[in-house]
Amino acid sequence: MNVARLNMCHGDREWHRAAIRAVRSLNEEKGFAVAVMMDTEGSEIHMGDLGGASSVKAEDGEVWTFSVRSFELPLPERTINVNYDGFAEDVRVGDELLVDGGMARFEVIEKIGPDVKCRCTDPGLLLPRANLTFWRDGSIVRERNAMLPTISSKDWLDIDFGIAEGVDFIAVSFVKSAEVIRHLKSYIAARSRGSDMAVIAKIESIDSLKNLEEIIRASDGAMVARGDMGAQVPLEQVPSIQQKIVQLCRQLNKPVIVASQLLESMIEYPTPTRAEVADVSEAVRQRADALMLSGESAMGRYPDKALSVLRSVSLRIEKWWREEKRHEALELRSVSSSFSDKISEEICNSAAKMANGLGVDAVFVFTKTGHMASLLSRCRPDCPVFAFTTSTSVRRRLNLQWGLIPFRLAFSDDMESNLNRTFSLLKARGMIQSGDLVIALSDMLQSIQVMNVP
Ligand SMILES: Nc1ncnc2c1ncn2[C@@H]1O[C@H](COP(=O)(O)OP(=O)(O)OP(=O)(O)O)[C@@H](O)[C@H]1O
Ligand SMILES: CC(=O)C(=O)O
Ligand SMILES: [K+]
Ligand SMILES: [Mg+2]
Repeated sequence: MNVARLNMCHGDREWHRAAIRAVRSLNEEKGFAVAVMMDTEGSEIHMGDLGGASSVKAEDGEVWTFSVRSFELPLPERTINVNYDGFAEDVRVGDELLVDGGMARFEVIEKIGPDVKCRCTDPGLLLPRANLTFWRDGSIVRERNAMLPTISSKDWLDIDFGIAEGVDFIAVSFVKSAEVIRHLKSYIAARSRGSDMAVIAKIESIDSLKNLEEIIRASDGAMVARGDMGAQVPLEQVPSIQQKIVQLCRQLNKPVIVASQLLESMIEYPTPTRAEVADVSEAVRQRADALMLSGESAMGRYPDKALSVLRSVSLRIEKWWREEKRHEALELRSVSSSFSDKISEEICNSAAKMANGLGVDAVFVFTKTGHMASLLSRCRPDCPVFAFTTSTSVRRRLNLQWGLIPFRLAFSDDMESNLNRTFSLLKARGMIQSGDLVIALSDMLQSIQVMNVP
């Protein structure tokens, strides 16, 4: 794994702190650079935690009560707590209530003060803190809840906690506009002097699709959050939206994560369905930077198996892609805002082309800020890319990007000595060998060299 995501919808602060520290100490112990991503809860409407039950079954025709009241434990039978105060006011009799985008379905039959009585029309399993949406005349209702802030007061406290713990990424749920991303970025800059936490926009609502390009430009990356997105737009639109976001992110040089239900059946079973393998392959073929598990690793029975399936399917499809020499002809537009950036960009474009044309064994990139490594990753060259940077936090963030194998190294302006050190480092790890043909790039010298490993 490259990144550990903490979903702030679940668990308390102590639990998350322990998870962050466990990742950090494994990094120290084993020399990994696994990054930590905090994923905000956001102000979406969801159910309570079912009074400790791991799930409850709703049967066809049963009448359940959805309420904003807080109940004493144990919860009364067939009662669900809802986190959004305006719930009873916003819904109308006749509305359809979808749990987790359709895992179960109810119809609103009566409102009694804060209690909303609903009849189950599509039976299913209700999971703790499952997402709720309500629909009227075939479209999703977003009355006052559309006015809820993207970053809630609880999210701000979580973000402060994330800054204090030094997480690498903050993923913002239900982003509606670029403004909220800019706001968070300036907050982080003011709060965490010198640190460079990256902000990822989660694309999972109709509003985020309306302002897509502006949001991605303002962010340091994006996530195709298919779980909630599939509850907001008709499911058959999700694949084309995914492709569009993945391509746009690559054009804008922002890392992109494809998330949710990639291997959903592995929550219960030790092997994936064939359809899931095809879905993973499609995301790899689209050349997304990262694939993300959720329930499979958070509470599934086979978390490590799910991860190795993700890995072996990805490696296989990439190998096939290389063997067939299928370099897709995606015309990349320039992303540089200054002339010196433009030089780096041209160097990376040429280096990737040379790497494929010459069939080199690896590209080495020496980069202080990580920018040159990201420009090279954007070209998706057909060989491993070893990225060397002077800072551990840059190294961890580069771990999210396509094809990069990042290392931390205190390097100098003397390329000869940098190269010799990295050759011995990688030879010792069996990652390269004498005679390999490599290309080396540096953002300090703005150079490009081709050579054989001595
Ligand atoms: N820390 C945790 N402990 C126990 N169960 C968890 C934890 N995190 C997630 N889960 C469970 O994993 C499943 C997936 O979680 P959930 O649906 O909230 O995540 P998601 O769709 O990936 O993200 P989001 O909530 O940001 O939309 C759910 O059944 C949830 O209850
Ligand atoms: C990951 C996430 O938030 C989703 O798929 O909804
Ligand atoms: K979340
Ligand atoms: Mg979501």
